[in-house]
Amino acid sequence: MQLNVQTLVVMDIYTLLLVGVLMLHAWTRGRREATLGYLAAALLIGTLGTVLGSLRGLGIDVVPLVLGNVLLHLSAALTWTALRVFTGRRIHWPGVVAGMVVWLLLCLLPPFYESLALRVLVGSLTMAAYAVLGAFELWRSRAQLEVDYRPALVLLLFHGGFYSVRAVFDRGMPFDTINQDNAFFAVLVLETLLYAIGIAFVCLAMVKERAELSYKRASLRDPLTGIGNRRAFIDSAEQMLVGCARLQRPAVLLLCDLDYFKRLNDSFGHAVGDQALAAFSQILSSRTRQNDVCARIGGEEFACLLTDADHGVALVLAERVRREFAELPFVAGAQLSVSIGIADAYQADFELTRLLSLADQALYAAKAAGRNRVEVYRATS
Ligand SMILES: Nc1nc2c(ncn2[C@@H]2O[C@H](COP(=O)(O)OP(=O)(O)OP(=O)(O)O)[C@@H](O)[C@H]2O)c(=O)[nH]1
Repeated sequence: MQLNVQTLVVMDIYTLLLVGVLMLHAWTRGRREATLGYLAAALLIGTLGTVLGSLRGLGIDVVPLVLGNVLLHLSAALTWTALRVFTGRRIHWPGVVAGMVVWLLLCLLPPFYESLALRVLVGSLTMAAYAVLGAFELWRSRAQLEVDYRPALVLLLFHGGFYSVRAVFDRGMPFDTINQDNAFFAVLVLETLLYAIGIAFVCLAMVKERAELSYKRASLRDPLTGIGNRRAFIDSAEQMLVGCARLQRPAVLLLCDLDYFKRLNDSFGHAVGDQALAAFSQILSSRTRQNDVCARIGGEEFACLLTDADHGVALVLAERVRREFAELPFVAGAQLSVSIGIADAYQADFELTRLLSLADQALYAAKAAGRNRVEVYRATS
């Protein structure tokens, strides 16, 4: 198979331009995710660098050799920057300009400017370094990324490896041979083309995956208190009860309802009511373990499912929460209190709807007995 260099270069320019414009579109249409913005810039600058680089042999060698390569170095640095900002790090400006500055300074030295082999060596090593730096950014943040970063990592390492091999084995293609077929140069153009498409695609996929994750999280969180909402509670509690039933582990439900909340709102305003909700959620979260499922399941109603706990443990915890909330220093004149109902999962055969109903009966009993108290469900309550 014969790969024609000129055809490949034209394909390279068109594809880079197309992918760059699509990336720009994705950046402007979405939430202006910086990763996509830097990638779009990298692709479009890479397109321009390739156009200038293709002007070899026209007697204006300074343009492809100096300017074309400077733009290609900037393009590689911006790809690294895109990955850096994706992992939450700030832009490293000295690193971004380092490749370009080194290239420009070296071009001022005649032995470098006139040596094709030296230029290929330095250019390839710089490209490889930026690709490996991009891979390094992903690798060192892998624990926090929460998205599949491995395709990008493989792509970057392959690209870095390819350019490292080129630095060692390729001695370059003289300017006056651009019209001749050159196997290594053809493979180089092809690899660069596939890398640009690949990195754009995998970065877009990573950004999309992360956005979906954050929408999903937001849909399960109560914005006022920061804890889970009713939907999150039902999802997690159902799963937890299935697990507890299978392993015969005890579980117990606390249903909490703030007392006379309408009166608090009417007397002190909605903002104070909101503060009371946030304060209660804070007490509940700080008194329970990480594995317990606590959520705001209604206006002033909270639920907390404790595992590996019986109603004795739950009673102690509920009393503590009730007391802390009642003793909370709050707006002068505002009396805060909460009523809590407790039910054991054994009594509900580990079935969530039934468990909620039993805890609700205990809560009703606490309200009926004067509020600001804890009641445990008993068959007769
Ligand atoms: N500030 C604030 N109030 C809310 C929110 N959600 C619901 N509420 C209010 O909570 C109040 C609940 O009132 P009720 O159901 O009558 O209960 P209550 O006044 O606490 O009476 P008891 O439960 O019987 O002690 C209503 O006035 C709702 O408007 C919220 O997000 N913020």
